[in-house]
Amino acid sequence: MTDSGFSVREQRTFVDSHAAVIYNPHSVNVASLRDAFTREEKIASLGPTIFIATTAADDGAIVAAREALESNPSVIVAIGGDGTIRAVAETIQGRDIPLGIIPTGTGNLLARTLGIPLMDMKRAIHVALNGADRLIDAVVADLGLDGHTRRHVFLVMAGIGLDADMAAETDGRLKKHIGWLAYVAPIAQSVGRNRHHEAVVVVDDGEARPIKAHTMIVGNCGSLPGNLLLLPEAVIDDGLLDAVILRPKGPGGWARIWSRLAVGGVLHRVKGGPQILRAAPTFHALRYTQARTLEVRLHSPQRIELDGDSFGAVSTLRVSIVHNGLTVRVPPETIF
Ligand SMILES: Nc1ncnc2c1ncn2[C@@H]1O[C@H](COP(=O)(O)OP(=O)(O)OP(=O)(O)O)[C@@H](O)[C@H]1O
Repeated sequence: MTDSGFSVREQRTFVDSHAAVIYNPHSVNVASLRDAFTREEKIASLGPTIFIATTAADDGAIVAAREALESNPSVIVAIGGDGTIRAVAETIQGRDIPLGIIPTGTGNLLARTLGIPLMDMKRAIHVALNGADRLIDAVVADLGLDGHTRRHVFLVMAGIGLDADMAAETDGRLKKHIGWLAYVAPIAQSVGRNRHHEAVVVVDDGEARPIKAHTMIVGNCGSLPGNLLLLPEAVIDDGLLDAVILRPKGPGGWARIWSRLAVGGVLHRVKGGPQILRAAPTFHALRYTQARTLEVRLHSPQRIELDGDSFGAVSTLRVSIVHNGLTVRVPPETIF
């Protein structure tokens, strides 16, 4: 112990600890960002925040997250959309450093699920530096093509079909101007084509089952923009993956799917709603399952998306849950 009453380790932690912030210099006002962090780092008794800008390169957020880790911060804060948050989470997952999230993307599905303030950067920064730590599940995805496997981590959802078409075909510039409405045209095209993909699916290392579906999605967060509920049973820290297949035969099937997702979005918010939804009759075009691991072997390579970003084509996909695999900073009132 020293005269001040701190052990040497505690004192060093007190002096050295700081936040490292990963940000896109073109999408934030850097001066007001620095001001807001200076205020919040004092409240949190942290040293000066380190700011690391991303680049336009595909791995820009990953390179920035690695640099952030090297500074040994007490919290890493990612500013961006679900894609940026995913890349940072992939880099820091398993490192026991909390992730603060400042949502500035289009869907911000992870931030919505966690109750992190949207459209209010000051409050989100306050939560990132002075909020509570919460453990959530991460998902490891092995993407296979031509005998090669790429390993990634995601937090929201991964999909083949509708959402992969959406991620690959949405015009990024249009998205910056009109938000999630930019998804409408790619969705309409994918629905209009209504191409179904054949695959073999293995749930929790069980029996291999053939399926044919337009869309296969597996995830940890169930809500979509526009108040749609895609995965009604998804809970971000239950140690389970939630998967859905969409296999409508035509426009009537799609209409039924959209209305179920819309009704789900409404019922999810009202008392007793989830029970009503669970009791609703199931139908062939929309089927759900839960698992800890899931393997998909496609008859032909298909595009895939992870947390809204396109990851090219895959012929195999294996996903497994890492229960409590990531610590995130959330508003205290969302967990206490
Ligand atoms: N310094 C930079 N210059 C130019 N582009 C950048 C820079 N840093 C990041 N980007 C680009 O910004 C995009 C990430 O921005 P953002 O976090 O808003 O989007 P996102 O995570 O894809 O979210 P959403 O899909 O919800 O809009 C990536 O396409 C990335 O290449």
